[in-house]
Amino acid sequence: MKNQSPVAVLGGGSFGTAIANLLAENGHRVRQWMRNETQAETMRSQRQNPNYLTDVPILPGVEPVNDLVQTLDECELIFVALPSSALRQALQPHASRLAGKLLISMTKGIEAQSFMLMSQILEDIAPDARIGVLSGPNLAREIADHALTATVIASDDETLCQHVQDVLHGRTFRVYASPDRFGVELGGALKNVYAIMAGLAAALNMGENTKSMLITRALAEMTRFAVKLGANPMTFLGLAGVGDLIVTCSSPKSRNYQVGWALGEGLGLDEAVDRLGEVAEGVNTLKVLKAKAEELQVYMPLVSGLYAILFEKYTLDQVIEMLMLSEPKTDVDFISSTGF
Ligand SMILES: NC(=O)C1=CN([C@@H]2O[C@H](COP(=O)(O)OP(=O)(O)OC[C@H]3O[C@@H](n4cnc5c(N)ncnc54)[C@H](OP(=O)(O)O)[C@@H]3O)[C@@H](O)[C@H]2O)C=CC1
Ligand SMILES: O=C(CO)COP(=O)(O)O
Repeated sequence: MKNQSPVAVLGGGSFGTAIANLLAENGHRVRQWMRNETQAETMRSQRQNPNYLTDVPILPGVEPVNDLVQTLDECELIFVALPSSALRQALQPHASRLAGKLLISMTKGIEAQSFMLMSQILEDIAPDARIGVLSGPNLAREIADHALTATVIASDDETLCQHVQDVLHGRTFRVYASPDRFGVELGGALKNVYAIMAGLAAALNMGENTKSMLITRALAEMTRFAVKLGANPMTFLGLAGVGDLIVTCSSPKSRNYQVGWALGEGLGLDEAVDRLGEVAEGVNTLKVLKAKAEELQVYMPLVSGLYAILFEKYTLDQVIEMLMLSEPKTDVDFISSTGF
């Protein structure tokens, strides 16, 4: 099924670029909106993004644009790939143009003061829009390289889910549907924090047992937190939970993992983020998650440990000792405590 109107992708970064190309490959006309006029002009003339995924040819079906008002007016289906720090500020001024549109958040972050997820912000800005979340183990670099990939479109609006499946499904990209928008979105945001830890452990050559322990206990911690917020723990066993956790905690292509790796090499947090030069949502998520876990009294030792290293001047050795010598616990407690 082809869209009559073009499809919008908001964001000129790596993920926006990968998804815009994917849509164009499936035969859709795409308006990829970015704030930087020179970047859009370069992309139109040279068919390459000068700043992100620079070696990926931009397909003819993608039109890089700067005019957000025109883009929102022209397109019914709008994918949002802006950093979490920018989403509200970019879209709030255009709230009246979003009524009735299909808004699909692909942003994996949490708003600092409100603890709102990005689709909740979209809902706040545009209560009359139809909202979904696309999330899963989806490294932009690999999508652009046509690695076989799966993702989840989550919404209680079944027609929206089917529509997104129609436009994105292809030979290398498979889209599963879920009614659990909150759980899917929370999984995508939380895993970034643990990817920083995994990168740090990898840089220090801590070994495969450690990596496996970290990923599995991260899943326990994320799920415990999610259950406290009323989410369905089963969602965390799917692509947007354990799937995304595995890919970001295992791959040097993940920017959050790269921040952790740089910390392991001895860089400070600011230097690590500066060296990356792209969005690593896990740094902000760590701050808001630590505060929320304390408020809700959820036991999140990995989050507390990373926070202690990054913001409270604890050494890694001190944190490892606290984690390893803390009182013994029960495995899979996060599932058994919910009665499954
Ligand atoms: N990359 C990936 O593999 C994946 C990313 N995501 C999520 O997608 C979101 C975007 O990430 P990604 O594309 O990778 O990030 P990048 O760092 O690659 O790009 C960020 C983009 O956002 C733009 N931007 C920053 N601030 C603003 C603003 N105030 N208004 C408009 N545009 C702005 C940047 O523009 P400029 O260049 O002008 O600064 C740039 O085009 C993140 O939440 C991320 O977690 C989700 C799945 C996979
Ligand atoms: O969310 C991602 C993969 O699913 C991308 O992770 P990074 O932002 O760490 O690159």
